[in-house]
Amino acid sequence: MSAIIIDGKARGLALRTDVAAGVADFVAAHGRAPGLTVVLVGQDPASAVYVRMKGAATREAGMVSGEHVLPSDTSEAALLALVAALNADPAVDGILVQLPLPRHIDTDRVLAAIDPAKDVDGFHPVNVGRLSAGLDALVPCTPAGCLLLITEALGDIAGKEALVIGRSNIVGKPMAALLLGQSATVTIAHSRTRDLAAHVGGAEIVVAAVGVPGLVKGEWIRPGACVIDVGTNRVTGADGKARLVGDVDFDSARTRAGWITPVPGGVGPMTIAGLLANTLKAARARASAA
Ligand SMILES: Nc1nc2c(c(=O)[nH]1)N[C@@H](CN(C=O)c1ccc(C(=O)N[C@@H](CCC(=O)O)C(=O)O)cc1)CN2
Repeated sequence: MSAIIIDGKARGLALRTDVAAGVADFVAAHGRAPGLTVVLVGQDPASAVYVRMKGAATREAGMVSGEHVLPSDTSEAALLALVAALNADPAVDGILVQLPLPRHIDTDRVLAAIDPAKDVDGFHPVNVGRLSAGLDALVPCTPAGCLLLITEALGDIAGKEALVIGRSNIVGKPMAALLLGQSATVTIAHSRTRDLAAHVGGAEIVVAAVGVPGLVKGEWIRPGACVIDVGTNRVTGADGKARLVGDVDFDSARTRAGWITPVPGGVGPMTIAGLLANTLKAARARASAA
């Protein structure tokens, strides 16, 4: 079997086009564009790239992009003061604090300080709780994008065996909640899971989000499974060149899977498209609450 390669770049672009159309309607109705402000603390090179990509995509969708780049020794109090100012700014519909934050800052405290109505990352405890209770919520962008790719590939996933590898707050836990919301039978595997290969072998849907290059081997995969690779690991190849690889051994996995996402060009572009969709959703909700 040779898997269908899911084109996240094309799907992400289509979603961004839909968002841009929604933004144009929003501007016509409310006389202003939705605004997304991104906060970056420090100089992590990958984070700086993601923040630049988010700003460009925001502007391209017709929204107002704000950016605060703070030095790595910024105090937690200063960051909390900035978040409070953004919470109070009526032109800001979405606030995103780029992760990871420097170690001296308590990430949970900062995320909990964001107004849940502007929490376009979906990381605030209110949105986390609403998602796990099956209520309408701002949902974390990466797992929301994964769910779109999965349901577009498979259709109805009720009753399907789904395995999420990784239990992070950004991907693993919300991914499991979203799959459960679609009535899949969900297992979460993590670093203490025994016999990961056996769990992968039983799964019709595999979402790998652990940050271990090539962890999931092709021979583990159930023939025909839908394999979603969230890993974005920078490794140096035998040629000395750096490249991006996923958590799934793509070359062996594609010979057994029914569908598979590549890295790059799979889940990554869905993250940014999902962020724009969440910003429009937040703007609409705030406008109708005003
Ligand atoms: N506040 C947040 N911080 C982080 C999040 C997040 O959702 N919210 N996720 C990740 C990083 N991330 C967005 O911030 C992100 C990762 C990857 C991509 C992407 O498009 N990747 C491309 C490759 C790009 C490259 O060459 O580096 C791909 O996979 O095709 C976008 C966003 C951690 N932090």
